[in-house]
Amino acid sequence: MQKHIALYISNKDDKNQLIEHILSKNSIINYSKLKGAIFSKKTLDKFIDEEVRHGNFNIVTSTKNSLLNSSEGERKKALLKYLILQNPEYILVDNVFGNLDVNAQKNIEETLTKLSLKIPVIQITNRKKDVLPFIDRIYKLENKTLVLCKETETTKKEEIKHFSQDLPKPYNLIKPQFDLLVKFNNVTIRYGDRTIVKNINWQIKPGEFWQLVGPNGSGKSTLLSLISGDNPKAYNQDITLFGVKKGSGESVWDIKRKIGYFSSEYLRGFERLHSIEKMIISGFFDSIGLYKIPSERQIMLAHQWLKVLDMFDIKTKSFLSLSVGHQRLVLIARAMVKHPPLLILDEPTNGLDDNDAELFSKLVNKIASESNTAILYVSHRKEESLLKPSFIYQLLPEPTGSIGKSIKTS
Ligand SMILES: Nc1ncnc2c1ncn2[C@@H]1O[C@H](COP(=O)(O)OP(=O)(O)OP(=O)(O)O)[C@@H](O)[C@H]1O
Repeated sequence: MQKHIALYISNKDDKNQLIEHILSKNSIINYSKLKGAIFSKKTLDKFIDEEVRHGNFNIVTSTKNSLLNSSEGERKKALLKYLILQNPEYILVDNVFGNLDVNAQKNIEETLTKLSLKIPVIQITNRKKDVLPFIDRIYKLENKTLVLCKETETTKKEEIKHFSQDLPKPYNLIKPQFDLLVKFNNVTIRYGDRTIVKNINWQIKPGEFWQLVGPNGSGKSTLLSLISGDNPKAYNQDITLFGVKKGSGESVWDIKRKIGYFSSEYLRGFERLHSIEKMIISGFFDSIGLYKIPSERQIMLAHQWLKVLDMFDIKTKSFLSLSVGHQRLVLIARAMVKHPPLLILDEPTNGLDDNDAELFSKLVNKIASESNTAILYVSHRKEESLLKPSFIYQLLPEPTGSIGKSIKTS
């Protein structure tokens, strides 16, 4: 009987190095002679790159779409199917459930359970509730070596700090000229002959806390792109953002300035070695680096945010030296320094370990309760106990396009 193992890692561990190590000759697993498959974000990115650079469309999704034009969930499902068809002798799966809706999570769990009867499965995860049911042993990294975890160890929790300082006051208290931040009136979006969302009516008011939910491919990212100004399809629709009707000659930059945007994919843009302090200050200038001289008041506000995050004493440290979880806290502060009317968080806890997801959620809840910034977040994760939105906008897929429904939670 083969052994299936899980590697429970934290955001402080170097995942790429870990994968290299476990697939090497010296690893406890020693599969170096077997033909393996790796189900990971990196593999998916390689296939997307192949499509873009060389026109190789090896993987087709359930909607017969290219990977590039597919939703995250559709991509992951298609990749797993493709890898299994290659008849691997073992499979390594990383962050299996990230970006997947509840049904897709169930399907993938069933597929992997079936597969585990034939070949060994190695799982890498940083969420304890994601450990697959057939896993025989759980290992963790200690001083760069894998050690067996006792049953209770994965449930050990770090003390989560509280953000005790008050949030800084807004930089420029611009009196809003609008009662609604977002107004969708019968919005319908089509790609080719497919209708993605149909007759969407949705309004977001200042200070509200929203979660956008819906199964994979239901159109969540599409709706976000209509708000954040990136989707040209917004121009044929009845959409009003911050009191200005789309297509009435408004400037995209003017809209972007009113939105703080955070996505778990966003970290890719920040490869240069900036200090934590500079990263936060750069939020005033909508630039990734810091190329302008900040005013004293801007520096003071950035310092107040550093104190809220409890990072003031390490402000000169490189941003990249922080753990992924702490980098995300800094990026939220960066998105918030200007106190934008709207903060958008796209899959914000994807890839975070248990402790960091809790820490991150505490900061977001604090922003929701202490500022007049409205928050809109998209997440498949059941972080209900962690994040506390007051409204949910639910997309319900129908053969003729997803319809939407607003739900008040409290
Ligand atoms: N540029 C495009 N061309 C064709 N189809 C597209 C394009 N962009 C998105 N789609 C399709 O629109 C549908 C909705 O995609 P979207 O990314 O908005 O879904 P989502 O709800 O965010 O999904 P997920 O939870 O999986 O990320 C998907 O079926 C996707 O394949």
